[in-house]
Amino acid sequence: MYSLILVAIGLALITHAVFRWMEPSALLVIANAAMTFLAVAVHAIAFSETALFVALLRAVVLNTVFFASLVASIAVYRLSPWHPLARFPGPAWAAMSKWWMVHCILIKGGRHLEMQRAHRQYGTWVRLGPNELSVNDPTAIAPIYTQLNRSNFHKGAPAKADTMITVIDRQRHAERRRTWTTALSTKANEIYGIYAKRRLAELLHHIDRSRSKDAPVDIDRWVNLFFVDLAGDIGFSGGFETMKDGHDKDGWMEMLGMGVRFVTAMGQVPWMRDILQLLPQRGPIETFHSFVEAKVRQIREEHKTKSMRVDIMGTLLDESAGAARLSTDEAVADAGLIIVGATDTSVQTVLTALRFLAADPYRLRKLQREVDTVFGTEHDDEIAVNISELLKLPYLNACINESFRILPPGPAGPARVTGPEGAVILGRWIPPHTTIHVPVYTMHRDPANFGPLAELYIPERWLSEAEQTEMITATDDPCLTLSALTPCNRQAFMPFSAGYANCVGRALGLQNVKLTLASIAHRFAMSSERGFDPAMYDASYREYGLWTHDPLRLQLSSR
Ligand code: HEM
Repeated sequence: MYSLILVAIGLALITHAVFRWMEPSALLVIANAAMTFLAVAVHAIAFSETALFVALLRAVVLNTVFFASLVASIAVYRLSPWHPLARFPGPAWAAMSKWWMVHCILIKGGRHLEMQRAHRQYGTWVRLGPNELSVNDPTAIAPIYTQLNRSNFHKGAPAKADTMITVIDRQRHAERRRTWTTALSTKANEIYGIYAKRRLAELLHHIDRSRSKDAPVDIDRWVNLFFVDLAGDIGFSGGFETMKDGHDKDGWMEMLGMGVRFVTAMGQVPWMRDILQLLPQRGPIETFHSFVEAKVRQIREEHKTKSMRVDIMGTLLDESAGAARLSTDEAVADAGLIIVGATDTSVQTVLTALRFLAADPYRLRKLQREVDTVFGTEHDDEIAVNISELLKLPYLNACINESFRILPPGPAGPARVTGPEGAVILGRWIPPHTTIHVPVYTMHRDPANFGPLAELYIPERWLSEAEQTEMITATDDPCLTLSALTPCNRQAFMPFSAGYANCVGRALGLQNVKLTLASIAHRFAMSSERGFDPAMYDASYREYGLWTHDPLRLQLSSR
């Protein structure tokens, strides 16, 4: 038995040597364990003449020894000075295993704060995983996001095919990106603007009906439902009517929320996906899958009869106009991306602005005065606004920028990976196959980039000195000085990622969030709900790739 234990330890060390440069494939490790188990059991039965029970017990012991030795060997190596990333500082747990990050995400919901703490403690470069680095320096954005390929982070999602955001091959990415660019062109966005105005009139109508003199409005729920319906219009020319139903009766929003949470956690340990993929997928995932599959079939039929649809999926499938050929599975995967891309990122940005503006009469009035100049003085549900005029409003732009800055969607920063030759970033050698990213939340709140008041929501930091002086005089806060609002380092502002795989929906995203915030601010007078505790509300924020928080409720009245 002792010699067999030594063999198990030896096998564990060999297995570690084989998997050293990669996250192991879970299925391979399981297959390996199963075969060892079987071999030991067969050997014990055939040659040692022991009872079956004893033979199986031995196999269990030897497998346990094998796995314990494997884990110990991996942990010791990752913490050792021989590891290629040993010279980068960081929390020991992070260097030892990616499960530390999974724990920060799933259990604490506070990865953004852990990362911020780690950078404050260890400096610009932090080792955040066995093979992962975070660089809190805006000058690292260009080299990381132009030179390096996307990492397999997004592959945490159980899917039958790649979505646009998981394609790693640069040529295939470029092909698919070309069609997405057409689907989100300026011309297409003008049409999506018409869809948005129609849905906004509906949103304002529902909010108006749901408000009463005393009870606050659950603005969180309405903004969420609005963006789901709009994503259906823009993505597939309709299909969702959650505002009309008053709730998301199919549970898609919940599914997508859970999905993003799951992907963010599994993206840390992508090999786990192999195992989870084997589990049956039921409920809303299947409903969504069937819904999208039916839409894809319908659009393909329509293309045969040459009737053109103006929506993203219609363009992605329009091969006669040069679209890259998509399999049905790829189209279904992209459909999920349309919903994720066009909903939560925008919802959170609008809610962040509403949370701060409703608690700040001076800034709310300033925004309302500005939007009135393009909406006119009729404060009804109709949205008769010239969108290109609206997009130029400087204070609206400053409020939205500040929302993106203070609570950026994708706060950890999109992950990229060095190739087999490694890379040089900011003069430092980064070994091959190292995941690397810029910590967006940390960078956006770094006083080096946004001054000593970087943790506060101050839209004026994006405006001229004259505007800042006016605000400082009006608010009469001794902490607010011109120098406290500098610097405002635009190079360190990265809500839409950067480089070849940055957000292709940036213009549409900006159009949607500006239009939504402006329409609500134009239509309603608002304040925080009675008893609102800003510190408690802000502390309720959890980060799972996207944000979750306590519901935001506002006191609203007609203007
Ligand atoms: C406020 C709104 C939005 C924000 C903050 C946002 C943010 C982002 C970020 C950070 C990425 C980059 C991920 C990476 O580098 O790996 C991204 C990619 C992407 N976004 Fe957005 N997004 C927004 C709106 C939209 C909209 C409206 C759409 C359209 C449906 C969209 C579609 C996409 C797509 C297709 C990609 C992948 C691009 C590629 O791989 O080339 N996004 N987005």
